[in-house]
Amino acid sequence: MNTTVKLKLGTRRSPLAMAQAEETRARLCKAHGWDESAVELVPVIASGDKVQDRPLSEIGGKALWTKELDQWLAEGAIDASVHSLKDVETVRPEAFTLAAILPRADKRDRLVGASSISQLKPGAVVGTSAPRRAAQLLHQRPDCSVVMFRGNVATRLSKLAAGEADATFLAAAGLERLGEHGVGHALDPAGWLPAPAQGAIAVECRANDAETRELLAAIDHEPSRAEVTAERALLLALGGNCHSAIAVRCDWEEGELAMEAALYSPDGTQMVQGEARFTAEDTEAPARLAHDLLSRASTAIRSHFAGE
Ligand SMILES: NCc1[nH]cc(CCC(=O)O)c1CC(=O)O
Repeated sequence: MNTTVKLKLGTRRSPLAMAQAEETRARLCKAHGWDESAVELVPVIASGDKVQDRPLSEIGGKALWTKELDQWLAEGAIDASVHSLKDVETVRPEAFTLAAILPRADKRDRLVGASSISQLKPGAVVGTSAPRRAAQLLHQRPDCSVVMFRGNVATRLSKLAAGEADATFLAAAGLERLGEHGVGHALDPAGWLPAPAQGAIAVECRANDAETRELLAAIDHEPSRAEVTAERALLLALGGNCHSAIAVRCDWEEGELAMEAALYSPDGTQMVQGEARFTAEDTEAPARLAHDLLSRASTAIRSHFAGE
């Protein structure tokens, strides 16, 4: 048996993060013909997991998911970190590189507690802590109200079961990876676009670690990388903050990228949307769409973005 550790892979400890790290390990071992023991999973408790009672936007934003893993990676205690790319800040330390984007899972949100947004009962209370989901809900259903739901997938489902809300949203990708196949109803992207990079797993390593970069390149999936690169370029050009409600979906269609995006005021009363088709080489296209959206957005929307 091969017992030499070839790669130390850092991950958050939540069940979803561990499932994503296991998937990464399986893909690496398959690509390189390794025994499972060649990849060591190193679970780290992230700041974002310690505080559960306040929205992420109030306690420091997305950096709280990566802070500890970033330290371990910078110090060489791990060779690479596995992240849900939607939780990773758009601008990363220059010393790191996103060396692999795994084949992307279902990008959609699922609604749990009702079969569709229109089927929510009048005045329904919906649990979420995501500004995007809150704004999208209030846009379509101003009669509903939002209560804060944080914590991992199981925590949110148990809050729902305990009656703290009538319904909640969860990413289809997360539910699938946890084996929760029958939970909730997928929301049609025609009326409900997901978060930038939703459903994508990214593996990051030190930019100067050529050996690890090469090992990770073997599990990189080009269409998924093209999609999330475009979605994150849109996010960067918009200059959103933790309170910005940004929804975007980019689909790789035979070498072309089809992008749809929408921006909302936090209370959902206002929305601006647009779409674009471009090739992956046209790296400026997402910024053009961002500027088009901002030019058409109301002041209430624009005040939450810096990308003018
Ligand atoms: N913000 C938490 C988070 N980060 C990634 C996922 C799910 C997996 C993914 O979207 O890649 C989730 C849970 C959720 O939004 O329901």
